Amino acid sequence: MQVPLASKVRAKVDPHQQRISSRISIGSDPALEGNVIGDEVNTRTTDVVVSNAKRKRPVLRLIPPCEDLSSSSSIHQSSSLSPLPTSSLSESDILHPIPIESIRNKITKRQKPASRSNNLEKENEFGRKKVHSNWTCSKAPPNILSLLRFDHIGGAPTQQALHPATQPQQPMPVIRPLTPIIRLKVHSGDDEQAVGKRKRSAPSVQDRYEGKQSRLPKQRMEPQAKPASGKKDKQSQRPKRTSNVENSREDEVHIVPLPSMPIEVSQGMPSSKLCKVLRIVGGLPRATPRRKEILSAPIKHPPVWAESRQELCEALPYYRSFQSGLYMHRRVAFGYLLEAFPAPRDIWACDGKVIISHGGGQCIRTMRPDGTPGPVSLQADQSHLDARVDTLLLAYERKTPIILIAGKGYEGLPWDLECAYVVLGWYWISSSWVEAEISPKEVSPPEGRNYFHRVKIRFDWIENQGEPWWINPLPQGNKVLTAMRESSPLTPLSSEASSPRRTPPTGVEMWSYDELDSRIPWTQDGANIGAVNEKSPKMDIRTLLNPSLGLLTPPLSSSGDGRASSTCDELKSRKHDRACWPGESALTTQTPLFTMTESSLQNPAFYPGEKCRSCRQPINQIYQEGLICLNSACKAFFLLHTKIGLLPIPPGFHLSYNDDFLVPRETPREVIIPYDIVPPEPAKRVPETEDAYEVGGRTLWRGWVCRKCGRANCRYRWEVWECRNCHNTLAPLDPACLVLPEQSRLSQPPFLGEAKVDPKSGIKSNIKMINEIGCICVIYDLAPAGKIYHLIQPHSAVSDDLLVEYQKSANQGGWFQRRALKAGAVKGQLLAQHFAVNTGASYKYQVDTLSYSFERSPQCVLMSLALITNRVRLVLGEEIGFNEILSVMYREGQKMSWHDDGETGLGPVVASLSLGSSAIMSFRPKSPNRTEMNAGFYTGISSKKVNPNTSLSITLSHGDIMIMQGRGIQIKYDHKVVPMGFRIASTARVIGDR
Ligand SMILES: O=C(O)CCC(=O)C(=O)O
Ligand SMILES: [Fe+2]
Repeated sequence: MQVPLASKVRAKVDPHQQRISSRISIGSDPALEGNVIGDEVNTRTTDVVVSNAKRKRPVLRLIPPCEDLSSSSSIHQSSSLSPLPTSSLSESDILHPIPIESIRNKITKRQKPASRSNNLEKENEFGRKKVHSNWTCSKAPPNILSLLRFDHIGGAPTQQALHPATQPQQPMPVIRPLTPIIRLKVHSGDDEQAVGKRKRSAPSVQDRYEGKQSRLPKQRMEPQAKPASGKKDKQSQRPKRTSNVENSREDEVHIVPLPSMPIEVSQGMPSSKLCKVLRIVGGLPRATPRRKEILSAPIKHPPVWAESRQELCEALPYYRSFQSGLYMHRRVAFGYLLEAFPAPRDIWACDGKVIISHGGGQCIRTMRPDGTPGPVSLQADQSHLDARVDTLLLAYERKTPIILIAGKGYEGLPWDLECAYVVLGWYWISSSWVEAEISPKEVSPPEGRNYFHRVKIRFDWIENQGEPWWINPLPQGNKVLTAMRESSPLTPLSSEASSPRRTPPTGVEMWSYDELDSRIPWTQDGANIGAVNEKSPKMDIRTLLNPSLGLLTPPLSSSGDGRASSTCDELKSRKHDRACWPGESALTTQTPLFTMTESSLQNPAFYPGEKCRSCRQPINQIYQEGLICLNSACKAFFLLHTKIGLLPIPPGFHLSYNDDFLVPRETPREVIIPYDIVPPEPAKRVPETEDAYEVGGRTLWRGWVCRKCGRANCRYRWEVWECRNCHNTLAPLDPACLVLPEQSRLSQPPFLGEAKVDPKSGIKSNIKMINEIGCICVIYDLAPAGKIYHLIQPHSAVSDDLLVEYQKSANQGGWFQRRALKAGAVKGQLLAQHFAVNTGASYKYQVDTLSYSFERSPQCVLMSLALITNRVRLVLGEEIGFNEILSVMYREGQKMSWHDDGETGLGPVVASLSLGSSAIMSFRPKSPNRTEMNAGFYTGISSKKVNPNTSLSITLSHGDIMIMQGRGIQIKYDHKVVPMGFRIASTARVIGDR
């Protein structure tokens, strides 16, 4: 049916669809239910259906007015539908795929005048609307300074820090994967008309992935590349096809059935024969695996590099994620890490000016039997519903610049990385699309298929940074090299739109079938795809192509390996309980959808074009092999458009990127670099340190990028920033800068330590007066594990002295450092959060702390040892011969997470003195499977496997003493300490023979 241009539509809204009704008008026709995505919408009343891919039902239904509504029984059935004002939908919406953004804008504009999309749209100087980067230079630099502070490892910057303009806003709406489908039930003439109109329309959802913007002029909507054959002109002159296909009323998708073969790709059997068949029948070029670019090691230093993940996270405000490959906050992407786990077709191209990677999320990392991390595979479709994918797609839409970091083990990097991480620089996301990725055996894919949707992301170098630092300058006078570079595809295009149409990229060689027969031999291992090997047995191409001749058996190998005995019957008997990768069923069907004869090959039924044969959406040619529809809702999703039809792409089939596609793109003007990749030096810039030194504040444990060598460092020394590479130092602490006791002493000490006891824990408490010092001691009985004593000692001159003495020793330098944890959960060394020094017997539990003998230790340590020993004697009535003291200094925001003190040889009594700010100390029973010692953490990174119930928490204040009595406390319980500000703790133990 042809929809008159000038006509309007009426839309019906289902008022019961409350959930989406605020965003989009909803309509639902029971007659259409479940019959939308990827299926033919078999109703003559539906011309445009916007549907929710997840729910598989239409949500908005536009009805052409030329249709008599009264005659549409399906609509009448939906009597609850209420009309949507037609003014909200324009003519172009009726005739073209309706981009979800535009629908959302229409709806939200009416409801929320200051919506996000409104913010993004501004007039440019030509009066044309365009999308602006949501992150501009004027907004970012002052705020990025705020990001340099952090509360705890992995903590996120505040929203205000990110973007003041977004402060009062509502949460970002999640973009649902609504999929527009146009069902054209027309003959070819109408078809052309409709398609022509659609071309000028706003983009579809798929266009989001394909890099097309709704406000681009017409020419930009056209795909960049020519059809794979490169003979468009000739094709257009060809007579219209006369096959049965043309006579059918509707365009159908023809998936070419191939000779069935015993292919067990998933079990590691070679798929190369199948790949070869595909190449032959599809007239595809030989596989041209991209050779890894080899660059000599860069002469220039990377501007920022690191030896551990922690150094990255503490020194760089734009990468503070210990776990994920994307650092984001509230849907703003800051940094993206390229590491060891690539997805298919991830590449580094054009000297790293183009990097194609993948969306994170929905992945599981398998572990190898030896405990090392194995490959990462998808466990669900990637889509907007995943926060990380959505954030990347938003960055793509908004043209938010993003910093890329490469980690050792990232395969794309063309030189050997001598450190764990390097910051590459600023990139913008120029394209994104969806591909099919086979699901691992152990994971259930969505019903009816065995693949997941994987989002691919293409990053382009932001040009105004100059050349990437890793590209070595060309030797002077080296004309050959220069000439090579000039003709290389590195030459940036002036714009995507002006990209010249090119001849098929190198490597695309169209062979005649006779030639094919002679040129492509079969090899037994399939390793040499396309290579000419005279000794290999050959397969008659006609035999190969025509299943109707009963030639479905694989060629008999000269080595007689028995594969010839695999017959169709055998194949048929193989159970396929679900459809495989897109088009896989066509590989095994015995009823060809399209009969290949010699003449059909000579007069192909399908001419490659710029639009998908099935969904009619424009396709960018990303791969040399030809056009592939990347609309995940389309029947032809991830099928190769070839001259003879749509071919499935089996796993293991090598797709080579089209050279045209890999040409670096010109950076759009709205992409503005908001700050330098080398963060400002902390002490000089952070506002609170401008007038006076911070002492116990957060700034002084931030990381730092050394200006001399570019190393990102953790602040590991108490008194100064020091580069662990070149020993350059920054801003040593003024020794006279101290937190005084009156600053940390609370005017109103918490009553009885504000203890909280879980009534289910069975912990009993009582109070004892320590008459000698006039203090109260609260005793918690954690029978049978042991007891905890909290001696509340609000006014102690010794404690006041100790607070000052500790700081003097620390500021003097050399004592207090953040020490390395023994078992790092992340790449590289992992330091504990707190600064510590150990004295007396060595205490090597969890953190490898340097030990000084009591004779060599600072005076303050001996003073605290004496105080603790005295107080423990008063409380327990016995003299404990403590032989070890661990002194810990916490700056604001630091803490000690769940752990036990179970050092081998540890005596039954552990006692600590608290100085400075109060801290909450909590105890919780260990999980039943974690009663063994040595499994705790000192990092602040919380483990997921722990029992979350706290049995007891007490507030330790300046001067208080806490005693744990009984080995069972360490065996049965974990404890953690969260200070409220600058704090010092001195913990005494008895360490016996190990
Ligand atoms: O900071 C504290 O009070 C105690 C620290 C602690 O638990 C330890 O050193 O093992
Ligand atoms: Fe402890």
